[in-house]
Amino acid sequence: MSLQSLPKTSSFTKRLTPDPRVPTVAVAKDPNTSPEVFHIARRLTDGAFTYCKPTPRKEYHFITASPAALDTLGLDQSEASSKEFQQIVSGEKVITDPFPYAQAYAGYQFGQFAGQLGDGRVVNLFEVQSAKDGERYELQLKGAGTTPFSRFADGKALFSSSLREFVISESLNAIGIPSTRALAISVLPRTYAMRARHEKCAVVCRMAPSWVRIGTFDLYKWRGDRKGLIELSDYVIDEVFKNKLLTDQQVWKEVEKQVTSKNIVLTRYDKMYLEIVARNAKTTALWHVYGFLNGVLNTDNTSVLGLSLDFGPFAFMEYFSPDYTSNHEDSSKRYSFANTPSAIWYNLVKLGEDVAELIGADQELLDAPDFNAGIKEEWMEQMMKRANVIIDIGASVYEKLFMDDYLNIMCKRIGISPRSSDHSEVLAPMFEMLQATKIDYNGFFKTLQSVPLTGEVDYDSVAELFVPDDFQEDLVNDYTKENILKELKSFLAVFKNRVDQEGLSDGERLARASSVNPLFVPKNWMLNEVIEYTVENDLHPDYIDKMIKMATNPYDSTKWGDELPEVQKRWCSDVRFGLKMEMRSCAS
Ligand SMILES: Nc1ncnc2c1ncn2[C@@H]1O[C@H](COP(=O)(O)OP(=O)(O)OP(=O)(O)O)[C@@H](O)[C@H]1O
Repeated sequence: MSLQSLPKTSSFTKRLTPDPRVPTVAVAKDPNTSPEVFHIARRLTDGAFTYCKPTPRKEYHFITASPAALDTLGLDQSEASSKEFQQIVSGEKVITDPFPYAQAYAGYQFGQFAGQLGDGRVVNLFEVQSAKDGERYELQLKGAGTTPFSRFADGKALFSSSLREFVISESLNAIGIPSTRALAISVLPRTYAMRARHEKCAVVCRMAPSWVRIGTFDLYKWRGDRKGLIELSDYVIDEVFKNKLLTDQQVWKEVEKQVTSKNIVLTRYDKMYLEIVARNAKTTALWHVYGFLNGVLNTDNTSVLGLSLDFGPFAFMEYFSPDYTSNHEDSSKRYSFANTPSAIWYNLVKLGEDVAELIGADQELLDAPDFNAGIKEEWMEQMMKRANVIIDIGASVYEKLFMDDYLNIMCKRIGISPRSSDHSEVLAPMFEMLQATKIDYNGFFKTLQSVPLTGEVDYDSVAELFVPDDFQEDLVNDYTKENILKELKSFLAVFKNRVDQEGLSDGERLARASSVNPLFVPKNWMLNEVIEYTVENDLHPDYIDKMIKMATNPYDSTKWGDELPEVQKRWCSDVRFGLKMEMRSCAS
């Protein structure tokens, strides 16, 4: 099975209205249509996308593909060596049937409405149906040149940021955190962009079942385009959610209870809104469990599928620090670790406002023959009231799902079965200890799952297991080995008590915890190492390939291969303390 044999017209372009400047594929292909129309910045007066092509570059250099992403599409691993594959995923070969396009969207950035944004450096290629599981993926190239949505920018993506996105997309997905995926990365050896300095550019071929964001809804609301809003919502319900509510049944039982008490019968638009809320609540809980920060949680980076999306200044926390923001430009700490759940809820409220005219209507009103013509004055009050009730139900769904998933998965990470009292009795002291000791966040769980706690425990020696022999004291910060061991021992006593209450053996704890504790997560310092090595070694992919193997098999080190053992050891050393946490700029 080759990638070349898979292209299908995207359901997005089939169902949604195109830019009136390029209304059909025939116009896009017409030799009399100036190629400039694919790149000239403009505001779309109507429609959700515009046909457009990647910008041709002087040279393309395919680096590597993700074996896991190839597998997801049901492609053979050998496909990555085929010339056609390499040319398609880099943008060198452009298939025009179906014709590529760029999506329009808007967005609230740092709480301010930013107007029309859109795929300013992304060109969508086509849709493919996985030969493995039948799931549809829309393939797109990030860094593919200017589009009508580039505004004042250059349509380029740096190699360094592209590599970060390539690795983290695949890492999150493998850990079990919903994410957009990355199929391949290619360098553009003779294309440079100016950011903090002159840097080489690259293209990442990304894939996702849908790239619709809350920002897509923001665009229609801003335009006051009611017809478009209905068209987009119907598309999301029919094609993205395929008329199924995919989040667990538990949610819908909870929602049922609430709507019955409020005398509301849910419409398809209410369910769409609540499904988007539920999915984002679950993903946010996972980010919190694994210490992941996106860094720029604007509405244009919030997927309707709850996928982690757009990887700029992201980070896995080195150590637990709720105040930490990975975004250098986030001076108000709006997108700090602690503020992540409220940032996503803010975006979901914006979505509720965007679709207020739909969730404000009950079924009778939706069915009224004059509903599509516009909202009548006499409907207003009732509709506003209903929309607010649905958003309120969304708030309780969001809170419940976030809290439930957070407790369940966090307890699993430490090998116990969840009880609501664990929040205050086990997790609170654990996080206090993690914050005070600055122990490596992911590494702590890996060590904890294996320490002996059955029967009589020698706390001194167990605590030592968390501290490396070459531990360096930092007296300036009152950061001594003695302090750390004291904090660890006091938590371990609390934890041992809880483990004994449940009568858990070491083996039972390990079996439960090891299924959710990744043995490897790519931290910023490791990604920096891969970028540096690759640039200094003529784009040799061995560091990237090693990291991708580790990142896509986070629970199974037998699949990491024998290559670069020293590098692997360094990236897995899990008993580091107080590593400086990087803050990165959004410019990428
Ligand atoms: N170098 C660039 N050239 C053109 N447009 C850009 C560039 N960088 C960012 N943009 C646009 O600015 C807006 C916000 O950028 P942001 O970094 O959130 O998105 P992105 O990383 O380009 O894309 P995505 O969200 O799809 O990952 C988007 O409309 C994006 O397309």
